[in-house]
Amino acid sequence: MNPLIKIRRDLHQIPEIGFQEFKTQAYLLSYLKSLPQQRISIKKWKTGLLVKVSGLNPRKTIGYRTDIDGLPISEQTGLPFSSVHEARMHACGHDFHMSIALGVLTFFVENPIVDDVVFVFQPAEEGPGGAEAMLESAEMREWMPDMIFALHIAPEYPVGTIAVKEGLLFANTSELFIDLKGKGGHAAYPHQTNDMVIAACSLVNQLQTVISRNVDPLDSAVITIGKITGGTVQNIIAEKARLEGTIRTLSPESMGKVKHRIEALVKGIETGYECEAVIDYGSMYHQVFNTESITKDFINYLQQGTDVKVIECREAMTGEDFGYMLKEIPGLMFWLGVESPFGLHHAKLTPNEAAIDVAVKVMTSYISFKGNQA
Ligand SMILES: CC(=O)N[C@@H](CCC[C@H](N)C(=O)O)C(=O)O
Repeated sequence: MNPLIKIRRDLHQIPEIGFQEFKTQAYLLSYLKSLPQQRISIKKWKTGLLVKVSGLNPRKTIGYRTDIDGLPISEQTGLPFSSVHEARMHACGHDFHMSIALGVLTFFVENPIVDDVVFVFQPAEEGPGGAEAMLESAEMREWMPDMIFALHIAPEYPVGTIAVKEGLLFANTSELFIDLKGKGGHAAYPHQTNDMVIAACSLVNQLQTVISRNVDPLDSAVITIGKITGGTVQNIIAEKARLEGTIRTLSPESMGKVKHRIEALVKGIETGYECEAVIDYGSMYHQVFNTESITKDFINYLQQGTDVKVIECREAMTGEDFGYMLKEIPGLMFWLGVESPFGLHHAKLTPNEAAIDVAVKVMTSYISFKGNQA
């Protein structure tokens, strides 16, 4: 079996959520220890890693980042190498991202280029976010890349396709948690209570009016409530309810406006339903904004020097804390076609493993080009 596919399957079996990636870190370290060590230096950062592959005569440092965490999803693929961790799955392709990173890293250990290449194995991309703190860490500051690259699997594109664009690629995100507290009581005496299930249902519907009535139709935003909890049992009126969701916007300014409207609606719920409401925005990610000159150069390189199909795509409302790295370091992220019938964050996501070699070929070739360029 292709060793990178074996790595992907091993990692697929042990998904761990943000900052719990202990087995993943141990697996990565054990693979790295199996490589010739002359050019490798390794630093741990929380549950992540930074790995430098020293160049022959380094003048600059090229960065390559992969995320390493999984999601709290129960896998339903039926694959023989399904997750062995209950209610955990690599349903966003980070097992692919890591195998590709290890493939690229191994290539440069065996075929060093002039410049240094630093590999960033970053925890907690799905939440609460690892990129911003990792970027600020002394460990990363010491090996700060001059340019940085990353990819994300794209189930909707065929293998052999890369989709990318200059400028905005992924949205600004903010998590959204709203706790409602009213007065519970007997199911038969609603007039003596303030029912938080009713308040929560009303609020979920009102939140969608922020998108349809307050956001410029030519701009774009998303509010998704992915989870509602409330109440205790079928014949007790709920004293408490909690909404958990996420907000996506195409600019930081729109994020401010959307939040302002959410706060006004939540105040209205407090008055209308005589309850208390607390909003917590959880973690926020800065948009992924690809450096224009590097993206042009990358597209040009792919079109002239490789047989991959390059699509210039539109921006997406997905979020990625790699946006924080691109805010400080020039570089880009791109979509890698993996043609799965089920999409990202789905329990049946089954990306095509043939895409791993495509990505390794593209990234080793492009990084060699950049790292040998005068
Ligand atoms: C690529 C991808 O799917 N990223 C996640 C990032 C989640 C950020 C945060 N937990 C949130 O939900 O706002 C995404 O859901 O887009």
